[in-house]
Amino acid sequence: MGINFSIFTKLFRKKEVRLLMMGLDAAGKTTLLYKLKLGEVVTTIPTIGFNVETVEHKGISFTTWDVGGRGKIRPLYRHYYANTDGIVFVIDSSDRERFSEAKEEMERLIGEDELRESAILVVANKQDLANAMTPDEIRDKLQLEKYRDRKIYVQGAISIEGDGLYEGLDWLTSVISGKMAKTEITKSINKTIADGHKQYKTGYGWLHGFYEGIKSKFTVGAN
Ligand SMILES: Nc1nc2c(ncn2[C@@H]2O[C@H](COP(=O)(O)OP(=O)(O)OP(=O)(O)O)[C@@H](O)[C@H]2O)c(=O)[nH]1
Ligand SMILES: [Mg+2]
Repeated sequence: MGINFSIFTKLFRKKEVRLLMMGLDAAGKTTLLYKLKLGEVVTTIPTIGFNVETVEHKGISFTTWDVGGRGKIRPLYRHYYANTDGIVFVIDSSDRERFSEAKEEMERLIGEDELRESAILVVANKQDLANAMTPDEIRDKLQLEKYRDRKIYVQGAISIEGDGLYEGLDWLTSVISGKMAKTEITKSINKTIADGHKQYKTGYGWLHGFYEGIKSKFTVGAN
C-alpha cells in the first residue's frame, strides 16, 4: 500500500523530452541547436522546414525541433505542437525594431491550447551585440507577470559562443522533471485510492453475500 516504488522507476526511465524551438527568422535558432549538438558554429541559411536533433544533457535526451521562423512558415507551427514538453523561444535581443513582432508571436504561443502545459524558455540571444536588450529588459517588455500560472523563464545567451545555453536547458530540466514527478505521484496516489476502493468493495461484497445467506436461512416463510 502507499506510494509504491514503481513511480521512482518510471521517473528515471522517462528521460526523453521533446522541445519545440520557435521565434522570428534570424533569431539564432539553428545556430543555437548546432552549437548544442556539435559544439561548433555552423554556417546557416534561413530554415525553410525544420531541423531536428537530439541533444543529451545531464542524462536527459532533448529531441529539439527547430522550425524556420519566416512569416510565411509560422502558420505551420501548429503541426509541431503535439507532445511538446517545452518551448524554446529565441529572440534576437539586438533587433529592437522587430521586438513587438516577436512579442506578438510569443503571446500567440502562450494562448495556444495545445501548448498550455508546456514550459517556455525565452532565450534572449545575441547578448554580445552592443545594442542588445538585457534579459531583464526583455522580461519587462514581455510583461511576463501577466502569466503567473505559466512556467516562463528568460535566459540571456550568446549562441555563437555557447553562453547561457546549458543554463537554459538546466531550467527546462528542473521544470519538466518536476512536472513528470508530479504526474507520476498523482497517478500513483489515484491508483492506490482506486485499489483501496476495489478491495473495500470486494470485502463488502463478500460480507453482504454472507449476511444475505444467513438471512435467507432464518427468514420465516422463506421457500
Ligand atoms: N552576434 C551574434 N550573432 C548570432 C548569434 N546567434 C546567431 N547569430 C547569427 O544570426 C544569424 C541567423 O542565425 P540562424 O541560426 O540562421 O537564425 P534562425 O533563427 O535559425 O533563422 P530562420 O531559420 O530563418 O528561422 C546568423 O548569421 C548567425 O550567425 C549570437 O549569439 N550573436
Ligand atoms: Mg534556422
